[in-house]
Amino acid sequence: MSETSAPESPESRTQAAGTLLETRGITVRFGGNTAVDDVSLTMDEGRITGLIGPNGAGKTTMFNTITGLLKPASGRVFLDGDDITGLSPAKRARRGMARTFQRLELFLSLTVRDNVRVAGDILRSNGRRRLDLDEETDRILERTGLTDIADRDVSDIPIGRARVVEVARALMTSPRILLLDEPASGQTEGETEAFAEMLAGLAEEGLAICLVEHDLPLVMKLCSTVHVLDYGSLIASGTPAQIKESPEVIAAYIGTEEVGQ
Ligand SMILES: Nc1ncnc2c1ncn2[C@@H]1O[C@H](COP(=O)(O)OP(=O)(O)OP(=O)(O)O)[C@@H](O)[C@H]1O
Repeated sequence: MSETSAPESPESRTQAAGTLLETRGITVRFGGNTAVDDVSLTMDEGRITGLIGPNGAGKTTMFNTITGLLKPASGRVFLDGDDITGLSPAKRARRGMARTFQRLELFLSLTVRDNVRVAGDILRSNGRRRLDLDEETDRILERTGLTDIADRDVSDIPIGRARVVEVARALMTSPRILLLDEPASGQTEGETEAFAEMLAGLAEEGLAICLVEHDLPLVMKLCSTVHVLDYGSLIASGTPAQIKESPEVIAAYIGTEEVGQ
């Protein structure tokens, strides 16, 4: 991301204008364990929002609740102002929600291209029946820098690039919000740099991105807002600069030596 950015187009101004996703008072329990405790947070169009916290803080549980894989004990999820708490993951996907998984969920014996192409079915079932899937797949492969390995089996490529394949597959559904669960894990430094540039570009085009990531320098560089979970509770929300200074956040990360970087 460059320091001096070009003037915003009218489109990007309106796209960046507001809250797209909101959670209100989300609580999730597993038996007697409260994994997420009364968490309210927002994610904006055209912005990258970070969701961080030590291991077991509740980040993936929040993702699973937002995407509909888990039902909260209490609380609501809103997309574009609509209460979607009762909707299935498939219906949320049709409304523009896409995600990647911490443990890769790719078809290992299929090529990169076919892994991306399969997601086009969601688009087709979403009223875009005449979409040319081959053309759209090629466009997404190009956009995500995967064209050079498009014909290789996923089992045959490095994990860092397989993570990008997951993002490409999510983009194939033409999402409005993209939730990424530790997408940089396993990437080389060079891969993470290219990845960061791609995410910044996607946000500039209007996409809302939520980033769960243990690579804190990456989070601090990309995100306009960062939410911090600790033992299931939201302990801080703010700009990266505010988060780095927060005594609660520093205390939560003591021993990990990560947050000050
Ligand atoms: N399916 C489950 N059944 C029981 N407990 C669970 C389940 N999933 C998560 N938990 C517990 O909920 C808490 C939050 O876990 P979660 O995976 O959401 O944390 P996280 O912040 O994503 O952690 P990490 O950074 O290690 O991925 C933990 O105490 C975890 O053990």
